[in-house]
Amino acid sequence: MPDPLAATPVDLQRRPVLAVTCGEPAGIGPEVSIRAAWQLRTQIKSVLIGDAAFLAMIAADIDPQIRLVALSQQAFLNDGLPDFAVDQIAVIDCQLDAHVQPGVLDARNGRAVLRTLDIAIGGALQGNFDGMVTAPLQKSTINDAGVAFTGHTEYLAEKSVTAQVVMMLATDRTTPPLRVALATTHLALKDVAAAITFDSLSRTIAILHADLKSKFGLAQPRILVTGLNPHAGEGGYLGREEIDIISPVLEAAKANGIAVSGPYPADTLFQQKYLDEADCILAMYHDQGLPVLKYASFGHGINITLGLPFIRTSVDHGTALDLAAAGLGRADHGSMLAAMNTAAQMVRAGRSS
Ligand SMILES: NC(=O)c1ccc[n+]([C@@H]2O[C@H](COP(=O)([O-])OP(=O)(O)OC[C@H]3O[C@@H](n4cnc5c(N)ncnc54)[C@H](O)[C@@H]3O)[C@@H](O)[C@H]2O)c1
Ligand SMILES: N[C@H](C(=O)O)[C@H](O)COP(=O)(O)O
Repeated sequence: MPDPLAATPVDLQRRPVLAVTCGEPAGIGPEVSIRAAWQLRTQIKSVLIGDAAFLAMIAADIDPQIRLVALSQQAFLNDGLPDFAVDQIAVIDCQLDAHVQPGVLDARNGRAVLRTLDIAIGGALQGNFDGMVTAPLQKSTINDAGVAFTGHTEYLAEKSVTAQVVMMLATDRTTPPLRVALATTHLALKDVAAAITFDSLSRTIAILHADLKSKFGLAQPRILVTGLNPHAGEGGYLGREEIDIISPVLEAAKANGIAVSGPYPADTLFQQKYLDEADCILAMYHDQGLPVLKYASFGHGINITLGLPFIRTSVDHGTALDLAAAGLGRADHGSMLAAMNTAAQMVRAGRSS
């Protein structure tokens, strides 16, 4: 077995620096963040963002060899990141407001979770981080804390003043790798149809095309697009969005040189002969596309926000309060490893382009 610490000093110096927000403190986020950061320490310089004392307690329970080194927010803001040895994981201290009972949500900690995101976003925009990776948070707790919040995706777009972003989940556990992007993000089903307009769908396809090229090295990404309605509208008898909006958008995209096709009925698109010809499936809404990907790879998939001015990846799972309540050692940190590795690959791809 190769020694994981045997990388050359040059490699260690060039490790991508990733901010890792630890998510909902009562969930599995802190545990999977620490485990993944420690496991990947020779390849990625992780900077955890969370309550340093709380994380130190969890780290000690996971493995007493794990060395977390705390840095205050003020020191980070003033001086940026100091050097840390390869066997040290930096933590930017973002203190919680209430004691944590694993598995039990407490709205008093909602705003502290948001502060971890703000630190990561600020650092990514300032160039302190090469990218950010987010552990799962509990959307309801942020709302219970009095802040309207639908997801990281929308929050990161707003805070970075990005007009439109695209949510894409991906896995390399299938052949070929499966990528599923969404035309809408966290939206009540009753609002989905109205949100799919010529302009919004055109921008989604443009972002997808550009980021699949620049961040995933695909020279001419092939994008297969679902319809919105059953059987892609059945020629207009089951809805007109395919005729009135989706098809005209696809024709315009093709005219701009984008390799896009559809609209395909969503229920039969996810079969091998189509997937073999696709670099990405664009589904119209969250639960049209994501169940397929999560069925194929739950616990090992990743969530990527395209269109942001920085790299952001995340896990494919939620806070798993049931596992957190049962104690450490129940959660699989495979998705966190995949999210961190993918962010690191994206950083390296950007450096060499
Ligand atoms: N990236 C994110 O921030 C993110 C992603 C998805 C869901 N969420 C949020 O998480 C909260 C809970 O969502 P949910 O209950 O629908 O989904 P969940 O993923 O938390 O749990 C669903 C099931 O999967 C299991 N599970 C989840 N992660 C696991 C892991 N790493 N290892 C082993 N088993 C695991 C859980 O025990 C549970 O049985 C919601 O607030 C949701 O919005 C956040
Ligand atoms: N839609 C995501 C999923 O199902 O995995 C999840 O809710 C996280 O979304 P954000 O990254 O926007 O929080």
